Formats: sequence, structure tokens, C-alpha cells
Amino acid sequence: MSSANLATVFLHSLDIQQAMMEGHSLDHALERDLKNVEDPVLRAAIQAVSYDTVRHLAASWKVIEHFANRPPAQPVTALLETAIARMIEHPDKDFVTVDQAVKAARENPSTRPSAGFINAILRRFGRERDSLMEWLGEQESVRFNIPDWWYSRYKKSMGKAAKDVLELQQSKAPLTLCVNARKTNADAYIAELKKAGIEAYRSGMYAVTLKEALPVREIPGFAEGVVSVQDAGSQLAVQTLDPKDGEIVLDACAAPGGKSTHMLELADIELTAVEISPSRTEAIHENLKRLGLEATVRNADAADIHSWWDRRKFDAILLDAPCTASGVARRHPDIPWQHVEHDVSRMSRTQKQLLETLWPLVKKDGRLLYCVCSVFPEEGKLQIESFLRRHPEAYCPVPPRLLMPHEDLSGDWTEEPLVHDGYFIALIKYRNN
Ligand SMILES: C[S@@+](CC[C@H](N)C(=O)[O-])C[C@H]1O[C@@H](n2cnc3c(N)ncnc32)[C@H](O)[C@@H]1O
Repeated sequence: MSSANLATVFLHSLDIQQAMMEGHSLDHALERDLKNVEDPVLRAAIQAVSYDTVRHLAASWKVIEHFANRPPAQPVTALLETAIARMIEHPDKDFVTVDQAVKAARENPSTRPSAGFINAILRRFGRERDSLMEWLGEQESVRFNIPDWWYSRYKKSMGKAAKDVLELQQSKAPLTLCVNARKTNADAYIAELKKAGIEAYRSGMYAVTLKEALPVREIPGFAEGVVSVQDAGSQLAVQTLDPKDGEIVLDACAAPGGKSTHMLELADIELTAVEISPSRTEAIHENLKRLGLEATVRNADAADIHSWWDRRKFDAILLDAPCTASGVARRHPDIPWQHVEHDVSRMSRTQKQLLETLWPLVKKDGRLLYCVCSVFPEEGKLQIESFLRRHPEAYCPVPPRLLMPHEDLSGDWTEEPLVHDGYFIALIKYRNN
């Protein structure tokens, strides 16, 4: 990338980091930004700089905190994050990085008045880098690239295991597929992969893990609906709910439809899939089409039952509730940075509201499966304990399960240590009085 372009790349990264501060995922922020960029070299540079920025967010936040008397405005922080990450990645190119960051600052109206400040912080970082990098290297939150509050919560809820889990989240996530039981089975599919020269192992009743991840378009049978992408831990949710032929089932927070389609593959059920986001609702339609399955799909707020419910109670409800996604940070290193600590209690209130609204929609001999891809107790264990206290008529027939990412789930399936996402699963039923 020529230095002439670097300021432009920084300006794009500034917008992307700002979108992340507003709660967008890195992928979404990038997709939105790159819509207007045609030059493939510039696109690749924006992508690379944005990923580097996310990989060093903990370090750059500490550097900014160290040098600034008070938190800078969002756009200034976003530009500093980008430039500091580049200085960490390319310590031999400080001069160009600082020069181009200041040029970018002057070009953007919201950072223009702070161009001098940005210049001063970056130059000081360049001068004091060696001692600062040593100090940063001693900080756990920098080592794991997470905000301090995220690290404290991990430690509070997991104790010593927190470091093992966070260590694991630094490693590459495996790609696990869920085989479509209507078309094949796990062993037959592994044999097919072997013929195509792809090494894989069985990791669950319907789960097959690829030794090397592949883009979905290169996965044999993906386009034809033979398999879907779904983590081995997450597949256990549907298997615990265990849908049966003829049942009326609700998937309350359904997009992109991984669990809806898994249920439809396992039994002839009458499924309603509800999803609040219009664009994500489209993804459910696409997945149903790819897999050749049918469901009633409603774009609605599951908690607003008058907008979607036909007043027939359900044999089974799957509530894969919105959450902080603290269990899947390995796949998405930007997740801890999309949240502020307050989100944990905010999410937990939404989960409670969904549980309270949907529980009365379950038939007296039916069941509700609550799950979240989070390892924070407020969204899992504590959420269900408080639900059971409010509802003496409800009980969990099997103990709720927190699948920790470092817990080996391989069991009967494989000799390979099975690394998976963090997941919480609770099955709830009515007591028979
Ligand atoms: C964890 S994801 C679900 C993943 C899905 N079960 C799967 O396996 O593919 C949670 C989904 O709930 C949706 N959501 C959040 N609040 C909702 C609400 N009040 N009603 C319906 N959907 C909601 C989110 O947009 C998101 O798509």
C-alpha cells in the first residue's frame, strides 16, 4: 500500500471503528463501509488494517488512557486506535504512520480540531514504545485482547478456569458442520469428505468437524443442503429439546435458522420461526430454501405475541435468546468490544421478558428449551434459577448445562479433543400436579 493511500485507509478504518463503538460487529461495519469501495487493493488494505486494529484494541485503549487526561471524542479514539495498532504491527514505519494519521485527522471534520493532539499522542507512543510495550505485556486484558471489565467477569464467574478459556479463545476456531439427517449421516458424510481429500472427524450425533476450515462454497454438499455450519455445543440445544413428529414447535429467536433447520431435519414438525430483524429473517428463508425445508417464518418481536401468535399452544419452544455472545468470542474477537458492561444486565432483562412471555404459550405437557451462547451466569444459571423461583409450577427435568469451551465434549464420538463454543442450555417443563 503506498503511503499516499494510507491516510484514506485510516479514514475508512475510523468509520469502521466508530460503527463498532455504536454496537455493530466488525463484519457488518466492514461490509457497510466496503460497499462504496471498488479498488481491490484499497479494499484489502482496509480489511487488513481494520482486523489489526481489532486485534490490538486492548493495547491501544491502554495507551490512549495512559497519555490522555480525559477520554477523547469517539472519532479521535477511533483514529488513534487504528494508528497505534499499525505502530505495534509495523514498529519500523512510525514516521509514515504518524504522518498519514495526522493527514487523515485533518481531512475528517470531526477529527480536524484534534490533529495536533493525535500527533502528540502518536509521537509519545513512538518514543516510549519499548517501556510501554513491556508494561502492556504484563496486563492480562492486553494478552487476551479484551476490556478489563470482560476479564473481571470471566474471573468472577470461572475463577482459575478463566485463563484456560481465554487462552483457548486465542486459538483458531474449528469449523463444525451439522449433517442434514434427511439426506445423510455423519459417518457417510465423513467418508464422502475423505474421498474429496478433506480430513474431518465426528464430533456429535450429527456433528462433523473439519480439521482445516473451508469457505462454505468449497464444502462438499453445502449448496445442495447436505450440511449446515453449526458448532457442536450449539447442536446439543435441539437434541435436548428433542422435537417429535407431529409436534407444534416455536423457534422464538430464529435467525439465521440453524436450529430451526436442525429441528426440521430431525422430525416432521409444524414449525413457526420468529425473528425480530428483517435482514436476518431473510437469512432464515435462504437457509430453509437451501435445505429444502418448510416453516412459517414471521418477522416480529417474539415478546409481542399479539403480532404473530395464532393462539395455538406449543408442544415445544426453543428460546435461543439474544445475549452478549461471551461464549463465541473466539470466532469473533470483536464481540467483547461491541459491549459495555451494562449490556450484561440489559440482555438479562430482555431474556427474562422473553422467558416470561413465552412460558405460558407452552402446553402443560410440553417443554421450553432456553439457551444462550454466553458463559456469564447472569444470562445462564442465575437467569434460570430466578425463573424457577418465580414459577414453582416449572422444573428442569435434567440439570441445566453450561458447556465451557475448554470442556471436552468428545465423549463417544472422537479421540480428538473437541473444542467448541461456550453455551448454556436449560430444559424447562411443567410439574404434574
Ligand atoms: C442467538 S441468535 C439465534 C440463533 C439461531 N437460533 C440459530 O441457531 O441460527 C438470536 C436471534 O434473536 C433475534 N432476536 C433478538 N430479540 C428478539 C425478539 N425480541 N424477538 C425475536 N427475535 C429476536 C436476534 O436478531 C438474533 O437473530
